[in-house]
Amino acid sequence: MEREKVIIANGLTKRFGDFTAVDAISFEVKKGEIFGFLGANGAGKTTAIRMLSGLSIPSDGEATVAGFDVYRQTEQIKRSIGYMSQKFSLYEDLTVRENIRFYAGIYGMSDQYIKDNTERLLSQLHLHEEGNKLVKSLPLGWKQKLAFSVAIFHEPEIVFLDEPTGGVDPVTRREFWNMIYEAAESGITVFVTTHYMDEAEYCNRVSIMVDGRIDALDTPKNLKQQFEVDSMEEVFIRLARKATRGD
Ligand SMILES: Nc1ncnc2c1ncn2[C@@H]1O[C@H](COP(=O)(O)OP(=O)(O)OP(=O)(O)O)[C@@H](O)[C@H]1O
Repeated sequence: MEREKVIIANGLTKRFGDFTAVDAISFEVKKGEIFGFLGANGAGKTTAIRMLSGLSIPSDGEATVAGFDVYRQTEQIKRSIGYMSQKFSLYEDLTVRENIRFYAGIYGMSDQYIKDNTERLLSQLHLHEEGNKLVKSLPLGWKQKLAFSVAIFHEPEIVFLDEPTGGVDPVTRREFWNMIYEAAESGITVFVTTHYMDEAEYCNRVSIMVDGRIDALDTPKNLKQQFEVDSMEEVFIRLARKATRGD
């Protein structure tokens, strides 16, 4: 049986005045898939994620996320997803436990669910000792793992990760990706942007945006074959070279 499609985008577009930030992108993402959403700076990734998360109304095109329409059902979308980015994350001046409680509360989790699962989460992350410490006292890599755990605490259908591993060492990034794999195995669909091409290799499928459009979309293996190169880094460079936006 074909796996359920949890994201369907068709001609999805966002214009800011005369400028088309996202230019008629079309793709589908299946349940439990790890979908890499790549593109150079300014390609339009964050703008696309904001539309798919129900945070920004598209200018044109269609999309459903978890079966909900991005124009009319944004509240249902917000309840069905988790979201983590470097800019929107944990509260530094709350403790680890307070952050978990705060975000779980937003998603309407019961006190009992929060209590049971907070302890489970803290032991999984080996953060028992740190539960009552302020988040700002944790190293960045731990903050990122905690932020991801908080983003999937309410067991969303899809989690959007916008550059979740920026600024940490390769070992910590690898540990983070183990958590992504576990989430995907449990049926959560992972939609992830990254600038690290080793991470692109870990995705089931990867799309590459250039100047607002999706220029390539396939498995890392097929993309390397298609461009006759050995790494995703080289695939990316081939495509990003054409970009007129960004740095
Ligand atoms: N609110 C806005 N008003 C005008 N232009 C915007 C707005 N938001 C984004 N843009 C522009 O749209 C383009 C795409 O931006 P976006 O942040 O989506 O790119 P990105 O691929 O996520 O880049 P990065 O990797 O740097 O985060 C950029 O040129 C940006 O300046």
